[in-house]
This record gives sequence, structure tokens and C-alpha cells, in this order.
Amino acid sequence: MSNEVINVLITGAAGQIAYSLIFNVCKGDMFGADQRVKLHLLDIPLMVDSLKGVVMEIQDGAYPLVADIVITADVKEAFTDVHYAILVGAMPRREGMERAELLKANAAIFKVQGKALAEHSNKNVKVLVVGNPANTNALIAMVSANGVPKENFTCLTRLDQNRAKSQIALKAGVNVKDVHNVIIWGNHSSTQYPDYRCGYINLASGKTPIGTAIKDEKWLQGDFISTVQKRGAAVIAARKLSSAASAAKAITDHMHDWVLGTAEGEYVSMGVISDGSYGTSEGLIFSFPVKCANGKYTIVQGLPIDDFSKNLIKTTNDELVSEKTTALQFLSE
Ligand SMILES: NC(=O)c1ccc[n+]([C@@H]2O[C@H](COP(=O)([O-])OP(=O)(O)OC[C@H]3O[C@@H](n4cnc5c(N)ncnc54)[C@H](O)[C@@H]3O)[C@@H](O)[C@H]2O)c1
Ligand SMILES: O=C(O)CC[C@H](O)C(=O)O
Repeated sequence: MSNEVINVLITGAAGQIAYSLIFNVCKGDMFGADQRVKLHLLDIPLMVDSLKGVVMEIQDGAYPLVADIVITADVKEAFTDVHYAILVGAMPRREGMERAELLKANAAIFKVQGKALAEHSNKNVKVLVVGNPANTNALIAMVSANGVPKENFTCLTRLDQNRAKSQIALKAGVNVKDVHNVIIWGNHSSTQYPDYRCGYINLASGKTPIGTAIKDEKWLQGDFISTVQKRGAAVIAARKLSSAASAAKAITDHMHDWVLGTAEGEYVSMGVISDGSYGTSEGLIFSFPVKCANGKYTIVQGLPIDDFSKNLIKTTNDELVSEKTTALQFLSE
């Protein structure tokens, strides 16, 4: 076990997602089986008693990797010296609530937290925003965090990628581990574009493009896309609560790959600052296919984009431009 300890902030630490996520971190699933962690757990004052119960459970889990735990409702204390900030805390969308309503409610939170990252966290803090609307909340935190490198701000679209891979695996009758390089473009919303066109399946006969293995273009261009786009809403409709265990798994996958690297030839989807690739608007937090090595991600370049894909990328880009305009208005009020 390494002697070095990393400081990991989880906000919304008394919430549903955190109740799975914290234990993934404690087990070493996120940063590796040798990496010791100090947990910084932030929630609102009302939830601090509940956090005390979470601490009891962490202790009762007897995790050797946990070096220390801070629980707090104080933003400065929570953000001080953190190397990784996983910003989950937000108001989750309930059934029937519009995402635009969420934008306003959450803009204020991410402005304060962006400032706190700049003022109190490690200068190279890596940030993952999960709280919705995740892309635009990440953008608000990024523009509010003077001095923190803009490439250090990401948002979660790995849950969408995992959903897409599973739908393909179910349809093809293969194990999900054999499905590779399905991409999520754009916003973590119902305009996202789940793109199978660069993906492949490892069949007994060899590496096979998804379109060739599934041979059902109508499904791939129709129900596949809409099922993934609407999966979050379907979970809310069924559970009356937003997805939690699957979100925690995706957060763990995202941070693991960012910090420890992706396998050779593997693309993963992350919301990252757009450099204008694939006709997207520079400066948005947009989900792209990326590869990770040495703690850095690179947007995969040169993928073939036909008119079908171009249109869907434009739709989700337009939605993000509009969210950005609204968010910047809230910030200036
Ligand atoms: N990007 C994704 O893929 C994805 C997936 C699932 C859920 N989400 C989003 O993640 C967020 C959390 O979901 P959840 O199910 O854990 O919700 P939850 O309501 O169970 O927990 C949220 C927690 O955040 C806390 N909180 C609220 N404001 C806070 C603040 N300013 N600082 C610190 N903590 C604060 C709440 O007190 C609560 O304990 C929601 O916005 C949800 O929509 C995103
Ligand atoms: O609010 C939603 O529609 C989605 C909630 C969450 O982001 C998810 O993807 O499960």
C-alpha cells in the first residue's frame, strides 16, 4: 500500500449516489487497490447528522485504504487541499420537473464551488461534475474557478455510455465486456447522441463493427438512441428517484480511467471543454470520445461523421449553447 494519501472531495455526501460512491472509493475501485485516501464529505447543514451515520458505516467496513475522513457543511473546509473533487450535490430532478428549472437552482451552488476550488483546492485539482444539468454546472464551476486549468473540469456522461453499451450487448446477445467504443456526444440530457458507428463487438469470429453484428439499422438509428437518451427519465418514472448505483459505478469508471488510463485502442466518453472538434462550439463542456494516459485525456480526432451524426451533434450542441447563455445570465444577475 502506498504511503501517499490523496484528498478526495465528494459533495452531496449524504445523498443516494454518494451512498454507493463513497464505498467504491473506500474499496479502491476508483484510484487503485494501493492508493490511500482522505475523504472530504460535504453536505448541507441539515444532513450532517446523516453524514455521521455514513462515517460509522465507513468505519464498520474496515477499509485499509481510508486514511482519514472529514465531514462538514463548510465549503472552505471541504475544498481545502483536495486533489480530486467529485461534485454530486445538487437538487435532483423529480418526475415532471424541467431541466431548465434545475439550471437556475443549481447555478448558484456551482458558482460558489468553482470559487472554492480556485481559492482552497490543490492547484491541479481534477473535477468531475455529476449534479444536473451536469455539463452546464461544470461550465459554471469552470468559469468561476480562476486559475484552475480549464481542462481539469469534466462532467459525467459515462453513465450514458454504459447504458448504450448494455443496450447493444443485450440486443447482440453478447457480454457487455465485448462491446467497445460506443460514443456519447454532447449533453447529458435527452439530446445526447449515442453513436454506435465507430464501435465494434468482439465476436467468436473476430472484431466486428456493431452495425454488421446487429444488422438492424432501424433499431440502431431509432429505439437504441431514444432508449439511451431517455433512460434517466425511465429510471425516475420507475423508482420515483433518480439513478444512483449505476451513476456511482459510472463515476468510478470515469475517474479510474482519467487517473489510471484507458486500455489501448479504447475510447471512453467524458464531458470536457470543447476545442471546436467535430464542428462543436469551443468552450462548451461537451461529451466527446477521449483516450486517457498519464492523468490526462485527449479528444479522439478524425472519426468519420456522416450527415446523420452531424445533425444529431448539432442538435445537442445547440442545446448546450442555449443552456450556457441562460447560465451566464444567471451568473451576471
Ligand atoms: N450526470 C449523470 O449521469 C447523473 C446521473 C444520476 C444523477 N445525477 C444527478 O446527481 C445529483 C445527485 O443525485 P442524488 O440521487 O445523489 O440526489 P440526492 O438528493 O439523493 O442527494 C443529493 C445530496 O446533495 C446535497 N446537497 C444539495 N445541495 C448541496 C450543496 N450546495 N452542497 C453540498 N451538498 C448539497 C443534498 O442535501 C443531498 O444529500 C442530481 O443532480 C442528479 O440529477 C447525474
Ligand atoms: O433527470 C434526468 O432525466 C436524468 C437523471 C440522471 O441524470 C440520469 O441520467 O439518470
